[in-house]
Amino acid sequence: MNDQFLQGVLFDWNRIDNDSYLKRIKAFKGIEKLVFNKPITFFVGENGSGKSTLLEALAVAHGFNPEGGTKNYVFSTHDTHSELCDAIRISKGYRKEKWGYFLRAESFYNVATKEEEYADLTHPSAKYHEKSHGESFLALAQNNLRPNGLYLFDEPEAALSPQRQLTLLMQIYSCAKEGAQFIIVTHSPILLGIPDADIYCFDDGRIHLCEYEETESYRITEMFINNRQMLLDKLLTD
Ligand SMILES: Nc1ncnc2c1ncn2[C@@H]1O[C@H](COP(=O)(O)OP(=O)(O)OP(=O)(O)O)[C@@H](O)[C@H]1O
Repeated sequence: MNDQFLQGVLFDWNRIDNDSYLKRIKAFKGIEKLVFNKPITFFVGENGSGKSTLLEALAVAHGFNPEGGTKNYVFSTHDTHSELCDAIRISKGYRKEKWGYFLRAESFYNVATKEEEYADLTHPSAKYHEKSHGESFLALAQNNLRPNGLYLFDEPEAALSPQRQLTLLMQIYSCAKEGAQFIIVTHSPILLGIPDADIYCFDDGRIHLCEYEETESYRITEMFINNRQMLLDKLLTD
């Protein structure tokens, strides 16, 4: 039985103009629905394949600020979110999340600034700007991870060392065991290794489920580490 907060998404492409760039994203061609069955779902695929566009649309359609944060974050420094949020319908489950966070690597600075502005005596600021990029990013993720929460993360690995990616992996895993749901865009072969997640790949002109070992992140990392010299010889010599 599917007991996720966000169980799936239906697309109505009639609501999108024919000349919109959204209609040129190959992975979206003809897609009518996508199901989220597991507590952890990953979106993987080549740069520009549409992962962040879909994650952002899910976030906005669910009531999050397009630039990230909790549902209480209402600000806009750069209003560029796509109209995909108007063309999707989210299927919600019988459970309602107790908390949620939309985390994006690309607008982290603005969210950290807002967090300071929103702070008060009962909610003191975590002062993310006074930490390193990776420290603050992990702290922000950790401070917002709670059981029964809904989390949409866009490339959370961007600032993290491999060691801290492992820390995040453990925390995502244990939070998911306590009723949370995660949808995560990632290129990290470490995060993708979380057991029992669904991995949606946006390559080959469609969004389809794939195995961990089939992802480019895994295959290219494995190939590079195991055949480094041979690959470098090939890549670096004409
Ligand atoms: N405002 C926009 N106008 C036109 N095209 C856009 C706009 N925003 C995004 N795109 C295009 O939509 C496509 C999908 O972008 P998206 O950011 O979703 O890719 P992605 O899979 O998340 O890539 P990455 O792994 O690099 O983050 C890209 O080709 C991008 O150039």
